[in-house]
Amino acid sequence: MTRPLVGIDEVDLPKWTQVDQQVAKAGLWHTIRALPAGIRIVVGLAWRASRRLTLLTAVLSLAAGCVTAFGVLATADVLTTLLAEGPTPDRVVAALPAVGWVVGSFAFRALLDSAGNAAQALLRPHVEQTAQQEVHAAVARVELVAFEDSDYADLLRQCMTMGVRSIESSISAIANVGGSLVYLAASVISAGVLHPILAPVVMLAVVPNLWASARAAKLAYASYLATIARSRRLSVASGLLTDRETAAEMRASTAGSALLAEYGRISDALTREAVRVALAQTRVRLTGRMMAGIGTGGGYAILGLLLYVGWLALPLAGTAVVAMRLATSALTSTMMGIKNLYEDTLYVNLYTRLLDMTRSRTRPAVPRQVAAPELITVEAVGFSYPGQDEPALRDVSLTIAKGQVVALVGENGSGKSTLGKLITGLYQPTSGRVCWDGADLAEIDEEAVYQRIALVSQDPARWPMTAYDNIRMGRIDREHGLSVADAARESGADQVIAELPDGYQTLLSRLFSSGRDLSGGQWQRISVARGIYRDAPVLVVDEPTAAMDARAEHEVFESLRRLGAGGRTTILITHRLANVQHADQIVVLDHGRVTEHGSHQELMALDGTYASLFTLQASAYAPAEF
Ligand SMILES: Nc1ncnc2c1ncn2[C@@H]1O[C@H](COP(=O)(O)OP(=O)(O)OP(=O)(O)O)[C@@H](O)[C@H]1O
Repeated sequence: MTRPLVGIDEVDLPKWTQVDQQVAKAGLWHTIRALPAGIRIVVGLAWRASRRLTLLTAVLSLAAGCVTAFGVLATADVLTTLLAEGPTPDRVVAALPAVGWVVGSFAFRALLDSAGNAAQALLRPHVEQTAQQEVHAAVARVELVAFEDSDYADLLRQCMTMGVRSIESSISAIANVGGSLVYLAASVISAGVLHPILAPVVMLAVVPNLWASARAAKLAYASYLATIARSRRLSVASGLLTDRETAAEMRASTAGSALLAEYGRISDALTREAVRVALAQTRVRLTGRMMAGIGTGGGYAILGLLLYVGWLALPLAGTAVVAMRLATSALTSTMMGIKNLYEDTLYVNLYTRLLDMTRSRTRPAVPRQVAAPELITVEAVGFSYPGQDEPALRDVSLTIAKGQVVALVGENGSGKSTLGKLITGLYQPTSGRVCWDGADLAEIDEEAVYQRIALVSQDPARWPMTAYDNIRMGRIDREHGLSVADAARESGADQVIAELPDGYQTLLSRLFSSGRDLSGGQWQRISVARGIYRDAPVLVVDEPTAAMDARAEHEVFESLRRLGAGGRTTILITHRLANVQHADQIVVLDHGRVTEHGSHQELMALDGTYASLFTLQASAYAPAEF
């Protein structure tokens, strides 16, 4: 087997699918028992979305069911009257009122159906909107580290597509099942009235179809679960072939045909799986149909037997046949409704699972607030990313006083960015604690901590908004104080903005026709301006100048120094060691551990990693000897 080019062929399925795999294997009875829970979720959502429309949909579908049921009973009445003994004209006349009821019920049913469909059509978008809003509201509060967990990220993706879509479509399924059950009750009763044994006999023709439909749905769901990893690879490969970010490199590296071949391999495998499932479903449905055919034959045989032994009068046999057919059709539509509902609830569960997982990963609100810290202490902190055996940080201890500039340096992957996120409460340590003025951040309201931090990250958010709003996003609710223009001037972003066609009002996104993009260094300047605009007492700047030209870098560090002088605590993460010489503390990290710690002079005197890296960088600027 060839090694995959994009992603990996994951053997382990995401953890969240494990419950579903059991569901996919469960029997028919388990399937039916699981339905009320799914219905409760969807009806609850519909109720929250619009009580009026939910009630209207329920009333209309039940009314449609009742009217159909009435039509069924009236039909049986017509037949009974027509097949009774006596002169034919008399029977026809006697049956006329019932015929009128039958016709009337059909017309009324059509009206109710249309009204019910309209109510559902109005309700569905509201339900979809409510489900999406609830998911977005929950996910917006989930702890940051959850996004580093591929299981969680995957469940989120699946929920936003399959989950929400199924919630919407299950509205119709529930309404249909509700109406069909009333119709079914009337049909079975009308058959049962003729002879009690006819009611269960009707089931013979339908249960095999229900079994087959549920089994086919489960086959599809099991296949969906089994191919999640591969489908993800397919969409990633498709993104690589079609995304703007990779377009230039793909052409320049002439890797397009290799990626295309990889896309073909993955989609071939998925197509093979889809064909396999389709064939298996066809086999199952065929078995169901055959058994249902045998069941129908059996039903008629029983009817014949009833006639033969004289338990059913011959004139009633015709009515019985029609009643059985009606009951069979009612059962079939109920079963189809249940099957659709079952199919939908399998995916609706993604929504509840995501909300449960999100809640379990959301810190409960705590009343304890915090002010701008005078002292930050990092006490024997360890941290591991979800699913990673190797810790990113081990036993890190630090003390940072207000207004200090602390530089975190070290090689790639040594843990600098991770430590920056722990100091600011964005991540919670796996062991040890981070305290602000003695208070453990884990016990402080996270919103209160976030209010006091600013993060200028190495890969800043590129908000698809105007340049003005890109800076204003630093503290969008600010009404007084530092202006956007001040922050832009302070960071040098004003020079970038001056060159934009509409200045501050230029839309910075190529996703919209009038928008335009910036270079990496220009985005970083906007990001620094945003950090300055935020005006927070604790500032983390993570490689803020990596993509900047020398002049821009110099200006940014100058402005950061001015900011630091204003009593701001600054955590500076950079590989440009020339910029950390004046830091109050320099912390050297290596494989997640602090290996050196002190001022520039102390570390140079130590003659360790820092001194050798500093000398190496300085020597690059020394005049070369030829
Ligand atoms: N989302 C993640 N999931 C798993 N491991 C991660 C994740 N992010 C970082 N790591 C790992 O954690 C360790 C520390 O990463 P971190 O980003 O903190 O390093 P860094 O010193 O900031 O690196 P750089 O200088 O390249 O920015 C690395 O071994 C990295 O591979």
